[in-house]
Amino acid sequence: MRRGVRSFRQFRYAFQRQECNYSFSLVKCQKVLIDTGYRVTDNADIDKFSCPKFIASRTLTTDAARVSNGDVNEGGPLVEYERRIAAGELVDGDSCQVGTLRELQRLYDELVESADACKLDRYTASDKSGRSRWLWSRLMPQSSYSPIKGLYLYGGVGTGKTMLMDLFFNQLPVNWRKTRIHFHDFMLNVHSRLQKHKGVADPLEVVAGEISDEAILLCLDEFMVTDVADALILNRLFRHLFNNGVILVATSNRAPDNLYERGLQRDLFLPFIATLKERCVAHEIGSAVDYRKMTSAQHGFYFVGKESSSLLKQKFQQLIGEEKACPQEVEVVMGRRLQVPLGANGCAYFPFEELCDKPLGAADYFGLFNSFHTLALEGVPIFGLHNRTAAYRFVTLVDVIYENRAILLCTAEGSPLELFDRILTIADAQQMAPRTSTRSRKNDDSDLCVDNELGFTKDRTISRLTEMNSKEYLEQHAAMLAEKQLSEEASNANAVQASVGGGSMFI
Ligand SMILES: Nc1ncnc2c1ncn2[C@@H]1O[C@H](COP(=O)(O)OP(=O)(O)OP(=O)(O)O)[C@@H](O)[C@H]1O
Repeated sequence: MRRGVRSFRQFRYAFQRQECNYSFSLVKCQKVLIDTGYRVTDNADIDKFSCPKFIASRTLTTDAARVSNGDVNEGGPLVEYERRIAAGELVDGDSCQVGTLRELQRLYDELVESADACKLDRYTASDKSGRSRWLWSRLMPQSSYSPIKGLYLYGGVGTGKTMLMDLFFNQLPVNWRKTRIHFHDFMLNVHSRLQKHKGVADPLEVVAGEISDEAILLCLDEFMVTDVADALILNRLFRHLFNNGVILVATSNRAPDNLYERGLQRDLFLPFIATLKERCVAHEIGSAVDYRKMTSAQHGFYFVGKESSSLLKQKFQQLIGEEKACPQEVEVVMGRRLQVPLGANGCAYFPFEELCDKPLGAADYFGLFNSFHTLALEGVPIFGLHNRTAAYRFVTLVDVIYENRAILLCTAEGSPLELFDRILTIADAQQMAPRTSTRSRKNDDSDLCVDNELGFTKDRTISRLTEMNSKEYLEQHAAMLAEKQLSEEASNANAVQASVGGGSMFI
């Protein structure tokens, strides 16, 4: 039986821990109320909960906050998928999506069934911190593998892996120890925690302890390993995580056996693949449908040709309105800062070389989109052997933009497809060999780049660049901006309230 929260104090705790970024968005508030088991009888309840003054005033007593058992999302991801199709929010997916949903439903049922054994409930779980857990494990070594296997979903671009994983994740109670995070973001977080525990004998074990204290169910979007530093720690990190009972759900474009293919020191990475296969069911979505291609009409944010630079500048000017663009600086991680050549009104302007031809990475890009919601990027080149590293950075940049539902305006030397025309997987290159003579006329063969990792990920980038110009994506961007603004207004109101009241907002 799933538990609802037992008191208003717990509700606020759940709210604070789970939804702090969105504390006062009505939609999120309603979701927290429902997920934590409050019976919402009256819209006024929601208004009360979502009002910062109310939260601060502590007038609601525990008795007044009705608690139910909270078995709301009865049915799980399959039922929710059908509901969304019936509501016209999704198109009736191919059989491969339904097959994948069955796997997610299996996991959902097992998790609900074994929630107590897996210590999923935040309130019944151990309160040992990462470091004390580590000390404890020195004294009492023990392994507590979860009885439940996770799920590693892989397959082609735009086939709905992320959408399905999110649907599954959102069906699970909010008071569970669960996290959904992009893989890049997760690894950045791991590295910054490692930095913090530098002097400890086995910092990875402490970091794994901290992560598993926060989340037993770990959902990682776009699992992909391109960095040798990540490759070398993943096996030990995940051994510790699995040892602490963590259940992994991941999406990826690569089958487990193809992860970090041809990477440096790959032999040291191979044990991770074995661990992953042992602790997760690997399921290939098997669909060839790219749902991004179903999005509606293109909007004019992607300009082809060098002469379009003036169009880009015009568009940028329109977006910043009356504000004057000037050089800015944003904080990235661990005190690092990124110089923004021009920025105003949430929009940043970069020449391609400044962002993708310098030693920058996912951390810098995440930092940038903490402060900006729109990027104007001038001069994206055709990629090939000569600028392979820049191509990797551009792929990462597009992933971060997409993850943040930000807007990309750019000028480029070709359409998204043409940009990556010279990047090939080994299989592409083999198929192409007999046709070399015709191809060489069209492309400069000396610039062909045979790189399996890039050859696979380019499809995702092309698909995303296309979707990022669609009406649906722009609507999602607008909704995200509105939600962020609401949440900022609410936390400003909170700050004022706190300074007036002089007390803590949450017990
Ligand atoms: N059945 C569906 N009906 C409508 N839209 C869908 C459906 N399935 C997926 N989509 C939409 O298609 C787009 C791509 O889906 P999603 O990002 O989940 O694919 P993916 O497999 O994770 O892609 P990638 O490998 O590039 O990350 C999203 O906007 C998603 O909402």
